[in-house]
This record gives sequence, C-alpha cells and structure tokens, in this order.
Amino acid sequence: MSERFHFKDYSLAGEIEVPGDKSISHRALMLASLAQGESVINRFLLSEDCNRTIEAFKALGVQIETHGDQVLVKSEGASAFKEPSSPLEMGNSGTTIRLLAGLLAAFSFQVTLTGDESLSKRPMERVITPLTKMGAHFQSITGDNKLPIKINGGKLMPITYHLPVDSAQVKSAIILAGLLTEGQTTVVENNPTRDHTEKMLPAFGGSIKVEEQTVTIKGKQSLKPTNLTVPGDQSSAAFWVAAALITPDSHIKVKEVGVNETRLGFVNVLRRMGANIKVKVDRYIGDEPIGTIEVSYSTLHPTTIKPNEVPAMIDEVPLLALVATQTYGDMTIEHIEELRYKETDRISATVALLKNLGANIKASNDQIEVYGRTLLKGGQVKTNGDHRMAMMAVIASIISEKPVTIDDVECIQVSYPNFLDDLRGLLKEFV
Ligand SMILES: O=C(O)C1=C[C@@H](OP(=O)(O)O)[C@@H](O)[C@H](O)C1
Ligand SMILES: C=C(OP(=O)(O)O)C(=O)O
Repeated sequence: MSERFHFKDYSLAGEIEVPGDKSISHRALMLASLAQGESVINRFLLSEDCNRTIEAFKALGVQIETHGDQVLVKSEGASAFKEPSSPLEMGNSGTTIRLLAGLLAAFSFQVTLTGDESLSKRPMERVITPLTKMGAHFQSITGDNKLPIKINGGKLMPITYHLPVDSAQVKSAIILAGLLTEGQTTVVENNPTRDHTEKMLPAFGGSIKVEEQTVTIKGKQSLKPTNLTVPGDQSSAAFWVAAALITPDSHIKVKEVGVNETRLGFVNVLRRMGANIKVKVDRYIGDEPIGTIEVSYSTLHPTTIKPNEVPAMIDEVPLLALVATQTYGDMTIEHIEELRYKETDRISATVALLKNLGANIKASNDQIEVYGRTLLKGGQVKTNGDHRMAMMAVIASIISEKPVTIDDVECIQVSYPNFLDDLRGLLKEFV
C-alpha cells in the first residue's frame, strides 16, 4: 500500500540508538549455531532478513529462543545438524543465502534453498564457483545458477581463492566452508570488504589469520559458545547521517553504533565533501569498535570516489546520490557496478526514484552522475520492494517541496522495522 510523506518544515535534532547490525546479527547466529553449548546474543536485529537466518538454523536442529532483542542459541554443535525436512526459504536475504551456502557445502546431506522474487534474480554463481572447487555439488533448478538451488555437500578440500568481485558475502561463505574443512583455506580480496566474520571468530574461541587482504583459516576448529552484544548498524545510522547533513538546522548524535573502518566509507566520503561529522570510538565489543557519530547540517562539495572505497559504503550509495543532489557542484559516483546485483538494480532504481522527485541525475554502466543544488519537488516513487530505496525516499521527503508518495514502505521490515518511529523521534518542527 502506498504512503505519503511530507516533512518540509522539519529539521532533525536529538540522540538516537539504531538497532543491531544486520551483517553482525546473521554472523553471530551462525557461529553460535556451530558452537556446542549455549550462546547469548544481545541487541540482535529482529528484522525479516535476520528472521530468515533464525528459521534456517531452527530447521537444521538448533534451538533458538528470542526474548525481546536477546537471542538464546542452544546447539549440540555442527556435527548434530540434521537434514532439513523441507526447502529453506531465504526470503529477501542475500547474506543468509550466500553465507549459509558456504556452511551447508560441508554437510553430507541435501538441502534446497529458495528465495523471494528479488533474491531469485540475484547472482549465486559467485558462491557456487568457489564452493564447487572445494567439492560441493550445486544444482540450480532453472539452470542459470539462480535460486532455487539444491546443495549436496560433504567432505570438502581446502582452496586458495582470489575473489573476482569485492564481496564480503562470498569471502564469508568461503571462510565458513573452510572452518568445516580439514586443512588451510585462503581467500584473497582486491579491496577490503566488511570483516565482521573475521573479527567475530575469536569471540567464539576460533582463530583466523588476516594479513593485508589475505584471510587464512584452519579447518576443523571447534567453536565455544559465548555471550556477545551486536553494535548498532552503521548502514541504518547512515539514513540519519544523510538526513541531518542535508536538512537545514539539523544536529544529531547516533550512539552505540558500529564504527568498524570497513563500514565507514560513506562517512569518510562525506567528510571529504565538507560534512561536519565527528566519529568517536567509545569502546570495543570483542574486536568491533562501537562509538558515537555526531552530524550537523553542512555545506557540501563534490568529490571523486575511488574503487577501493566502494565496498565500505556499498549499501549507502543510493543515499550518497540523494546527498549529491544538494552539493555545490556536480558529482559522479563511479565504480558502483555491484549495485546492479542488490535487492533491485540500485543504479537504475536510484536514478528513476530521484528523477521522479525532480533531481537532474543519470546512470551509465557503473556510475551515477548527479547535478547538485537541486530543489526536490516531490512526487510519486517506486521502491521495487527494496528496503534501502524506500528509506532513502522517506529521507528525500524531508527536503522535498511537496509530498513524496512511496508505493511500498512495508519492505523496510527487511532491515529496520522501527525506521518510521525513529524518524518521528528525531524530527523537530520549525517554530
Ligand atoms: O556480508 C554482508 O553482510 C553484506 C555484504 C554486502 O554484500 P556483498 O558481499 O554482496 O557486497 C552488503 O551489500 C550486504 O548488505 C551485507
Ligand atoms: C544488499 C543488502 O542485503 P542482502 O545482500 O543481505 O540482501 C542490503 O541490506 O542492502
């Protein structure tokens, strides 16, 4: 159902804590399920995507209870995983399918993985190729390496794999397969991608070697249960960072948020554009830094994006395009081809959405060109069922002259169920 948003006479003020990190929540649940015993995960992100991971591990025989955002995981360890009695439904979650494919590749049973319409269009050969090299068998029912996929796993052999695309999901899939495989598995990446799997393994008593962009894991380690807390999601915080930056008179603080350098690409690029953003590390949870981000409305200038900066801001690029409509000058966001393989083709969707609101913006193969200092007029937009497009459109409505009507905001449940309530908490009417 479509919804209309109009916040023209508002600015943003105050402090906020965003919900737990999606990437870290998925990984915490997976590692806790591999560890024999009882783990507690605090501030777990209860969203549609993370629920897919919970349901998948329940189907593998792990006992999982949720008490608010605290999740209790009781597992007999990996050796007790049982063959699921029906296909595992991955919904909209790319992280669940790709990481789970790595893990399931090492089990000698057959599992079928299915997904929603969007996930069924996304490329899976990026995990199928390395996992097949390790010895697992994949069968895509439609024959195009897309979902639904049948996995026949078993005893794997270790490999050394150079990632052909910058993807933390592929890297993590191989790390998880390597963890369950005798010998030493190595993954080499061209540009640094989020390193939450590597940072979390020691918390479960595992060891992993990271040197520059090479990750090496010794297989057959047994993990120990633990009690951990998930930091706030930097990618959710990014909506408030963008909103405060482009809305006059705004000043906000996001607290208890993950400030891992492999996720700070958006903030770093914005600072180069002249944004008034302060990042303070307050403490560490295991190896993950947690901190406070303080942002004020700023005058922004265009910058150039380097290829090695893209993975650290991959999910924030649609927001960067929105911010670029307000800069003093024109900006090209380059090297972003990977956006075409997300929940929707985010290059085309971002351009179509912002154009409908009055932006002067165009796309070519792997880039978006945005003309700055544009007054957004408002209008009707489509999200293509993509949570990040929906939230970006809501933020755009704060600076739009007329209302913004969004065809589907239900999809926000995928990553940030409280988004609209949190927005209302930060909005202050001009007096
Ligand atoms: O590993 C992860 O948790 C994620 C990695 C990124 O995907 P890719 O690995 O496909 O770039 C990102 O877009 C996604 O939201 C979460
Ligand atoms: C791309 C995303 O997630 P996933 O790949 O897990 O579907 C996202 O959350 O923006």
